[in-house]
Amino acid sequence: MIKVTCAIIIKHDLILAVQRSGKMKMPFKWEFPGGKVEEQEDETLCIQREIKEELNVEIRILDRLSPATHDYGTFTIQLIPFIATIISGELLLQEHQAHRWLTKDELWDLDWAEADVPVVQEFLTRNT
Ligand SMILES: Nc1nc2c([nH]c(=O)n2[C@H]2C[C@H](O)[C@@H](COP(=O)(O)OP(=O)(O)OP(=O)(O)O)O2)c(=O)[nH]1
Repeated sequence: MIKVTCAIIIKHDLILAVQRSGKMKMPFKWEFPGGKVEEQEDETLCIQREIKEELNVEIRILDRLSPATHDYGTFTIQLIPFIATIISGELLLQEHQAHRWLTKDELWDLDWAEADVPVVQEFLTRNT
């Protein structure tokens, strides 16, 4: 199983979502930024590293949601979600093709990667 961290980044009442590019696995799906946990790597250090690499910003972790396991058929991931805010840097997408800052009501408008569906659900349950 592949462990993947992701960050639900909040600015005021808006939530950041990023769209995978046409060249990536699961092209054009929306997800929370993040990536694979390296061997022996601490999960909170992983999410901070991945966000710096993908978005060029530093984050502060505020909270953690329940890990969500999803079987994509050819591989299974455990998605480990954090809630975070940006503390410094200017947002510059390094890998993704688009980003959106969404209200809670708009979250279901996106075509999410399947593993993210329970994460979005839990986030909304806790925040409505
Ligand atoms: N970062 C991130 N990845 C997610 C989410 N939901 C989800 O299914 N994934 C999947 C996509 C990838 O298969 C994997 C994360 O891998 P990655 O971001 O480090 O690398 P990648 O897309 O380049 O994948 P790969 O081609 O190297 O296998 O987890 C999510 O919300 N955030």
